[in-house]
Amino acid sequence: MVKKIGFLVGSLRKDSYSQLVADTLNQLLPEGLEGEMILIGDLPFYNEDLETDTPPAAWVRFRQEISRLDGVIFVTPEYNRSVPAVLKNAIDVGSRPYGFNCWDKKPAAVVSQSIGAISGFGANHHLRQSLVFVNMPTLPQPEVYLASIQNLLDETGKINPNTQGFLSQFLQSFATWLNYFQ
Ligand SMILES: Cc1cc2nc3c(=O)[nH]c(=O)nc-3n(C[C@H](O)[C@H](O)[C@H](O)COP(=O)(O)O)c2cc1C
Repeated sequence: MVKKIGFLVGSLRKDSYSQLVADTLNQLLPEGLEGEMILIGDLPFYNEDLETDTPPAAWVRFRQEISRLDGVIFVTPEYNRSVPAVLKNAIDVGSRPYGFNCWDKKPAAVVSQSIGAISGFGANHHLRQSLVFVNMPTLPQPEVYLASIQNLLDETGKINPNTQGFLSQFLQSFATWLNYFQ
């Protein structure tokens, strides 16, 4: 059976490198995995007061989309050494109401990128901290830190073949990781 993989991207920017990486990963998915971009930019900020019989429609849509997934790949930049607020908000929305955590037991992986040398390490690991709490078993190795992402593109603006090769190996490991849990 084909497994559904959701991509969550921690940047809303039109020309986002994170989105480029997520699109590339989606194209490189091995046989048996099918990708879907899960949009998070329209989710109202998490507020328990909105957790009524009629929560915001975007929350309902998002929670249904997450619930249908077999695995999740997060692709994120780093904002001030941590996770961009839009992505943290999506994790919070998916984790509630209490007792209805839709992330529960879904295998995950984290990819971070930066135009700088530290490659989003801080965001990558702050994100992993939240994923522990929402009970997502997260691929330990290979870690994916894409430093100086602007230098990892070819002349047409695509991720270069070397990096694509590395991303393919990462996806093979993720596919194996999924099999441990399902
Ligand atoms: C508010 C803000 C904070 C940032 N903080 C960091 C940071 O702490 N570390 C880092 O390496 N880059 C930082 N950056 C740079 C971005 O992470 C970098 O440009 C990234 O590639 C943007 O990702 P995107 O193209 O997916 O939007 C920051 C950018 C913004 C807008």
